[in-house]
Amino acid sequence: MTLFDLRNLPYGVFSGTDGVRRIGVRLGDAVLDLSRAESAELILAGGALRQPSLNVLMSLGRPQWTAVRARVVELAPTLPAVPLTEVELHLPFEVADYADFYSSEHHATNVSRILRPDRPGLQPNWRHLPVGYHGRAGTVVVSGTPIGRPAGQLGPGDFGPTRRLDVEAEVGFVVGLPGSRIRTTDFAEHVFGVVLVNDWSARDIQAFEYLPLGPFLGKSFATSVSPWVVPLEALAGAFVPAAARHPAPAGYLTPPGDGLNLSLTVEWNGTPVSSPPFAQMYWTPAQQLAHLTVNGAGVRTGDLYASGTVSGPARGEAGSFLELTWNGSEPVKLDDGSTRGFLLDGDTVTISATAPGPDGRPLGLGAVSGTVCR
Ligand SMILES: O=C(O)/C=C/C(=O)CC(=O)CC(=O)O
Ligand SMILES: [Ca+2]
Ligand SMILES: [Mg+2]
Repeated sequence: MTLFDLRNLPYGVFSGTDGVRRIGVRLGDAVLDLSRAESAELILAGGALRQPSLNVLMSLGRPQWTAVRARVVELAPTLPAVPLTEVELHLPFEVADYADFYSSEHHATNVSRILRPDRPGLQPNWRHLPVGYHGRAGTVVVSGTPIGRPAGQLGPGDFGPTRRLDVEAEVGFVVGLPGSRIRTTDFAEHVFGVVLVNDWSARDIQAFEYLPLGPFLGKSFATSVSPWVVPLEALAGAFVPAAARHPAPAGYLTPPGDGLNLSLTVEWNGTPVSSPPFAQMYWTPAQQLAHLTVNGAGVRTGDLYASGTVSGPARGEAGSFLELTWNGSEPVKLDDGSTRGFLLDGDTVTISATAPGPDGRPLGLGAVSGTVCR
């Protein structure tokens, strides 16, 4: 059994030698072609599987997602399997809107200590609502896309390529069914599945620009996502009860919904440097979705919201290099003997994750990877 056996079956979009984008699911080290399966009338999904992205399938809603998945499980052993080595993987869904939260207490506390040493600690609103910002949907890219080093104002009179290029290891939630004022109890009706996210961040650009409106050019140049969208059903064994919170959250943020027990790994040029624990996030994905829509703003099919940087209490659990190297002051040593504070051109970062499967044995969320170029 592998991390990608029948318990998992994440959805993606691939192309082979003809260059045509097709929907498939990953099984082991191969992709099963659902587009061909629907053309052969083995699965009936109203044409949703014969699309170049997952959006139509995602718009159908939970009962259809369950029916399609059940049929895929049933057919999987008989479907044609294309080796992953023979396909190119694409952005699996068209990103509608993108929002990014800030829901790790350890990350928020660390960043505050580093960026605001005069008044360190959580902002007064932090335990009352899931703080977030709206990001740039058009610059969300699939894993493997090269990441150009952004330039910008690094300080007064100082323009140039960022000298503090960083990563943020996050978990992303992909909205299928549109809605507004979504209750925490309706999370699974609206969210189709989960991806891994790297919210690349230029810390010097960010530190100079962010007051008073928050992140802008320091984070809008690229956000990478993993190619496989893991359906919520596959993660049934990973949901864990959310811990009690003080003060008690506002009514629309209760019941809190579940946390998710995902174990992330961050590798820097192949050296594992950190293991961020997602189960320790303060705000749950259900609370984030309720907050995102509580003002009446709708979410659409293809909306992506990211958890915020996943950092645990230990240094080796940091989801950003800002924290891991404490703003570059405590460099980490890589396996090739070199040391790093922030990213150098040519560096590759890979974020991967596993979750307990329905039977307790781990299954994979795949990986999101990117290499920095000039
Ligand atoms: O505290 C700040 O000023 C900013 C922090 C971030 O960069 C966080 C951000 O993008 C949200 C997150 O990923 O947790
Ligand atoms: Ca972020
Ligand atoms: Mg970003």
